[in-house]
Amino acid sequence: MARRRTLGADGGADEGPGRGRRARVVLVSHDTTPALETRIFTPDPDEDASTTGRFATWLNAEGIGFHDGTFDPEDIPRFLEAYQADGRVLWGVHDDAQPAEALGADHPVGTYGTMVHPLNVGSAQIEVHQITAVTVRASHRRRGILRSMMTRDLHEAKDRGLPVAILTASEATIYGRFGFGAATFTQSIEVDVRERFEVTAPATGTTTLVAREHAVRLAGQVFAGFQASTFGSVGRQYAYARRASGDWGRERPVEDRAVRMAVHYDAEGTPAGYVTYRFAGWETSPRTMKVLDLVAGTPSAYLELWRYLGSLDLIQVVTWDEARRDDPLPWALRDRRCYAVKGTDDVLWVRMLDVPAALGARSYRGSGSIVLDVQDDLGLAQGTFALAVTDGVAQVHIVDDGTAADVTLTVNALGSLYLGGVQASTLAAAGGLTAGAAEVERLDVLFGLAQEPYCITHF
Ligand SMILES: CC(=O)SCCNC(=O)CCNC(=O)[C@H](O)C(C)(C)COP(=O)(O)OP(=O)(O)OC[C@H]1O[C@@H](n2cnc3c(N)ncnc32)[C@H](O)[C@@H]1OP(=O)(O)O
Repeated sequence: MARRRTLGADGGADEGPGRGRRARVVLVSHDTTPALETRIFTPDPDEDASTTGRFATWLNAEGIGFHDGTFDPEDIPRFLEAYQADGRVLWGVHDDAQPAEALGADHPVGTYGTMVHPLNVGSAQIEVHQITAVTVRASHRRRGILRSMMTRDLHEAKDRGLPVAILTASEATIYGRFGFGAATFTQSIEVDVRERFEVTAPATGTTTLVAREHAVRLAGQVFAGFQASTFGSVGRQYAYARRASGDWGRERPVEDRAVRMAVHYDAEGTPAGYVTYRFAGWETSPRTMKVLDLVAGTPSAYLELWRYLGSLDLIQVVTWDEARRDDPLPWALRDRRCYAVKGTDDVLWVRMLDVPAALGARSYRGSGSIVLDVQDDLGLAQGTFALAVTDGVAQVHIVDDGTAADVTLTVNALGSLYLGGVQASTLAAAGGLTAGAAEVERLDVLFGLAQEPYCITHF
């Protein structure tokens, strides 16, 4: 769940294609206080989609945490279909000892959800454990309900062989204590598209509006190319392409007719990027077009989509919340002062579960060896690990012979370092990593990327 309700960010009933456990799972435990019961389920193929079923009550309980209204009964089957496709595992903490007038014990007082999608770590895409939909009702907060669910879940995810857990955070203060580190970032931009806006690169291919009936398929197809080529990107959920294309609206899974989609076809006629956008309204000044989703599989597709946005008449500024921090756009403009950064956001938070598996899957730059001593209060990633990289390919083994480490770092620092979104030297300056200058420089080289990691999937 992200703090802002971007595409696919959830809270309520967002998003898509999952591959988590599909078996019927009903676990019951009494692990917080005697009055509380944790129930875990994966929606069945024939799950009850009525308002009194466990799925609807879970969904509405999650909505309470994010200040949503109760979901429309007609929408529940569509959300259920999306959650089934995602293979989501849904946790609810139930309190049977509430006053008679309180929302019934069927409505959990705490929610938690997980699913599995691929994370691009360079030469490979690894399946990672995603955590979402974390809520605890105001009446039950700060009694350890979140801590109980998360510590149990992280241990079980590690036991299932998932090397890394990821989430997007509503508040930056919550997840550090559970070993997560901020790992990828985006920036909000505002681009002045009046007369002085001009993309200087030579024009190529064609960019045009597409009909709604093709939009969901094209969004999925273009994103698949982006996912395969973008370090740090996470596979998207079922509902994402629907929301991106306007097939589903922001609040309800019904068509949003205000959303338009333009696709860029490259010189060979292949769809290489798309942008979806919505007009902010005539009363907004300056007149603003808001980009909802922009996915470009190639650098030229990216610039062509901006050339298209700059050609929209009657529009003065285009806004977008998901630009790269190392965005090439200002470097491609005749007047770079058309481009203004309005803010920076963290997107992915990464938590190591299995250090050898996670580090061993990632691509690196060059060659070199280093021994890491990882400090982890939850014990999941605690230990000393030798990383040996040859031409970008790593071998990692646990050190148990007393060999001294070159670097001591917190599990949070390793999570932040993992995708290369921050340099080791920056973490050393901030106190999360301790090493000699030569070792810090070696980490900077090995973990460095030509481009920043980039994730535009919220969950
Ligand atoms: C991945 C996602 O889904 S992000 C979305 C997170 N959810 C929200 O923002 C919805 C609104 N907030 C909530 O529902 C709740 O306040 C939650 C889920 C954030 C916390 O649930 P709780 O059951 O109250 O947390 P719990 O009692 O287990 O606290 C665990 C620790 O986190 C701390 N903590 C909990 N929430 C916060 C917070 N918002 N800010 C800072 N610290 C927090 C507690 O102080 C406690 O610290 P400690 O163990 O070091 O003493």
